[in-house]
Amino acid sequence: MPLASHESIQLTAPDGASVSLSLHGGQLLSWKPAGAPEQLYLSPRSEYVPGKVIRGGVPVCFPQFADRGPLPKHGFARTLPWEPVSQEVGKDDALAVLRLRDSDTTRAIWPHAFELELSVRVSGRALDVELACENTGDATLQFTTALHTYLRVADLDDVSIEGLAGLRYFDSIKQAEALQRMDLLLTGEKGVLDLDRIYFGVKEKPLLVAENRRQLVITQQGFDDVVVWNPGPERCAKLADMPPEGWSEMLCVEAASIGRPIELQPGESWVGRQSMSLL
Ligand SMILES: O=P(O)(O)OC[C@H]1O[C@@H](O)[C@H](O)[C@@H](O)[C@@H]1O
Repeated sequence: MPLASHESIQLTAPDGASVSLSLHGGQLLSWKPAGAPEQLYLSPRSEYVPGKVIRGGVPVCFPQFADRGPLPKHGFARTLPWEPVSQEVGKDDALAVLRLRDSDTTRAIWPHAFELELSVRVSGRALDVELACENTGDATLQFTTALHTYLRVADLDDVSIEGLAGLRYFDSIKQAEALQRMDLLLTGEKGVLDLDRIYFGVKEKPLLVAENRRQLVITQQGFDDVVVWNPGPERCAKLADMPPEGWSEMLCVEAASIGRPIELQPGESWVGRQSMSLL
């Protein structure tokens, strides 16, 4: 079921670049750079139901990444309603800000006061997604987090990621650490792919995601790690909100802080940003 207009925000910059954001989950659902097609994958089987996850776009994982802790998988931010804070179209760009504060629901499972802000800025062939967290309580808080970006690809077989070579990663499928020796090529026998890796200490190193002539540069600030995830056909078949072939049309490249949780003292803030630019 598509979102009603009061539950989503559509923003178009003067140059035609546009985004669509859902208040459910504070989730970016669409990014069309100026003169270019959709860059994000959004599953046609996504459900837009309170308490459920929307499969695609840029879910916000907070305050826990995946099931690495006692909270619901990927935390609660992606299944709660966010408030719109502002929307503006400037001379060269368009910007929207959404907010999520602690509530009875969040405090019942995570006893902390916080304010999260998601700011999305679109202009030309560039997109900035910024997540800020302020500790508004009187005790120290700690969290892990990710901007779980689902990139749309035409055929995963043609995709490569440059910039990860030489980094240590945790393979969440094999539950083992390994070293990425070369650029990551997603070319391979269809049907054998099942990729779920946390690359540690990527920091601000740019990544290049290439698919034939399409080249997307991804950079991040504030986030230490990068997660690369694709469910492959077998896991995809078990995901009720994905079509069976959906795995071959998406690749998640997530800006994350997992290895070293972020700790905030009362009154302190943290900001993380993922920026994408279509060359
Ligand atoms: O199905 P979910 O809860 O949206 O999670 C999707 C995937 O998200 C990735 O970030 C994790 O590394 C995977 O382990 C996980 O399966």
